[in-house]
Amino acid sequence: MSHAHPSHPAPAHEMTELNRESRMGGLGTETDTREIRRISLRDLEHRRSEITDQLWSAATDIGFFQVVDHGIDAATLDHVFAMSERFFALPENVKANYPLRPGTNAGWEYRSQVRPSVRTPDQKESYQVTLPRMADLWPTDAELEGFRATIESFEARCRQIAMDLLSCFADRLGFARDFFTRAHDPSDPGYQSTLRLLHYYAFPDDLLDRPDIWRAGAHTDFDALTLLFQRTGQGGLQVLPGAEAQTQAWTPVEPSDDAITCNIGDMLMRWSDDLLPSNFHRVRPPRRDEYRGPRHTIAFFAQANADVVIEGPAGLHEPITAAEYLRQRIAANFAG
Ligand SMILES: O=C(O)CCC(=O)C(=O)O
Ligand SMILES: [Fe+2]
Repeated sequence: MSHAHPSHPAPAHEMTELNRESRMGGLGTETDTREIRRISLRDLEHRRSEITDQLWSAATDIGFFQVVDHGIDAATLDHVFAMSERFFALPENVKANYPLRPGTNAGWEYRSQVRPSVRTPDQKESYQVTLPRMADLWPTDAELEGFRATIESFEARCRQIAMDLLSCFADRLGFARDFFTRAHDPSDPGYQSTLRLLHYYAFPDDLLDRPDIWRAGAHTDFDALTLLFQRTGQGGLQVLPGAEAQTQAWTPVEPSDDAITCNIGDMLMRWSDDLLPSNFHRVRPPRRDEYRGPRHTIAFFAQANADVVIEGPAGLHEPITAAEYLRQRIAANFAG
């Protein structure tokens, strides 16, 4: 697998991250000893310092946490997930009109994401929305009434929550409170945050018990911060803190309709001089005796605008633009 364009060899830090991923195949065990904390965002403006303490503690501890009382109501989430299901239920020849353009994080793909950790395609299809790159990629209202409006408004809600969380991290890192908000300005043509609808296929008998087949192979996210919406009963996400990678003891993240599961990505890890760790996670296949129907999730990836230079307060890592950083990571993750 090529890691980067041949004329631009990946710099040393990048190779380290890719090497880290390519060592993470395997099975491991499940453990309940780590706690995925649930943090209420209710009344953030008045409880900012208390919430910031809780976020910082959970983020520096295992890099994964859940937020509740985030302000998106159940009816909205039901509607967005219903739209997502309807999109994936469109005929294949319709979805094929809106293909993922390589390297863009925009459009529809199926079974094309090959993680360096497992080297087989994730058993899923996805539709990615990166606002400035969506020309010709929205299904028409005749094909799917209201889809674009629903998804655009949900993207904005997700972005707001992500920016609220990042503003708390900015306080702790010594950046201005609106530092990350400015770095993810959607009115800039270089905006590259992505909303991703995910459909993991119903799991067929013949793929059960195969150690090389995953719904999503082990990886760290390459963004700054990820918000993940899951549905009650559609589990499978497992987390492994990097500092404990040797144990291969993975913690399951219990899905629930009301919580947003959040994790730190590699971009924020760099930006925080490694204070905030990105962590491995993966989506395991169902077991023979478990629910094996389709699994739907939605992820929002906060990824700083293309021209933004990622540079931590202590300058631990070489400065790199967000565009270059993402280019390298995407090149290593998609087949073809
Ligand atoms: O769908 C999930 O539960 C996790 C998805 C994920 O980790 C990703 O798309 O980066
Ligand atoms: Fe992920």
